[in-house]
Amino acid sequence: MTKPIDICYSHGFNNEHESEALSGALPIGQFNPQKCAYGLYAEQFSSTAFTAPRHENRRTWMYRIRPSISMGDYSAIDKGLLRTAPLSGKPCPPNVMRWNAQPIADTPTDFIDGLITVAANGDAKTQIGIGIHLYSANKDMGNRYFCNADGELLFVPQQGELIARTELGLLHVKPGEIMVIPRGIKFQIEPTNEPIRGYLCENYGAPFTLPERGPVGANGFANQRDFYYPTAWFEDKEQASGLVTKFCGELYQAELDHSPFDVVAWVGNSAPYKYDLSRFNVINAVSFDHPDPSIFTVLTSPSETQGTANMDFVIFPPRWMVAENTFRPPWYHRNVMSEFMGLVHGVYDAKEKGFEPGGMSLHNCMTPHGPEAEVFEKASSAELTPQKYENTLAFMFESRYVIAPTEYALNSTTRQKDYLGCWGNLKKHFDGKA
Ligand SMILES: O=C(O)Cc1cc(O)ccc1O
Ligand SMILES: [Fe+2]
Repeated sequence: MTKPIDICYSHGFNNEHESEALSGALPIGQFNPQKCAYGLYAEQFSSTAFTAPRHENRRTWMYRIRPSISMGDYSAIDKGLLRTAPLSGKPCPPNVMRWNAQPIADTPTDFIDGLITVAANGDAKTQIGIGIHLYSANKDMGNRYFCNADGELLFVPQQGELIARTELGLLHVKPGEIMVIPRGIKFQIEPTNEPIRGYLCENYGAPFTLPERGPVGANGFANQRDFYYPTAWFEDKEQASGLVTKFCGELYQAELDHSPFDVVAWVGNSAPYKYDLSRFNVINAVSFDHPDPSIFTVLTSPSETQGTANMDFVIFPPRWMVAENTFRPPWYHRNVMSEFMGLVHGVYDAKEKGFEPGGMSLHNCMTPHGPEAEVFEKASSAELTPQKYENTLAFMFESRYVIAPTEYALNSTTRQKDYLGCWGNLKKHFDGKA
């Protein structure tokens, strides 16, 4: 494990970032000159179709010591507890479900071996839907590199700081921040000084983008300038290594005789990035009523139906609650969208007991849910002075497709058998009088 190091970032969501670790490595005014400087190879990395509209188009040009195809052939390896949609196995029940935190392994476990899939929807082969995993690791990946052809990866760290070493540079990420690694980027995850644990959303669909702001205007929510991208960093290392690739739900390994982190310069808008969730400019009701949680959307992966996301990443950060004559916690509801929730730290306002940091809950399409009984009683008679919700950070992966738990999650000892009980004491208050 290494100590955090000084890392240089460039800023701005979806900007055409450019960076060179050796001066003059980046071609000027063109992308693939007949001969690149330093004897580098040019390689285009396309994250959207060549013909995607300009505002959606994502691609990056890399200038590297060897092109990515300088590799051995793939052979299948064991995928452990990794699963991919469509899931086989038991039908998906409509029950409300909740789980305690998954303990971090006590035997030496790297990022790849520590991955556990808890839910998925859609179909990775048709690039629809998401996979939801828990990650944990207590050691670095040595000479193993990872690359996911099935989807983009959104990391939500819950415990421990990590260094992501990627083809396009280094990122240092800690709980309270998120990181996104585009589909197909080669990377390693390294705990800095303690075991790490967190949630991982594998987005099989369109790359994450920022939601529209509508009448809110030109500022607010997540601002582009707060997204941090790595700068070019490379190693010229001849060594026997393995590139582990997730493809169509299986894991394959190819032998390499060099480090794949050999990109000396790059330019483009498809690259890993990180974002500090405390930079999210929260917009909330200042008159009355509890707004829809879409006001807390950090990133969205749109589907082909406008306004109906493949996946929205929504947070419940510290904020002032000032709404008058209002039941302030989330209302009771049934939603066509399916809701998977996790907690980075603190207490979530709808569930004061039983939803623990590192835990998770699933309220699927049309499954009724809302505040537990005690929260309802308290909030119905609370004095409505301005109140600050502090030291809290919950989040939701919300998807238009039903989120099916894996067999592992359904049968896990961390699953709470009595979750429904938190609503068991909801009393009848109706007395026929206005
Ligand atoms: O179910 C939940 O706790 C998430 C949620 C929060 C909220 O403020 C409104 C709707 C909603 O689904
Ligand atoms: Fe909900």
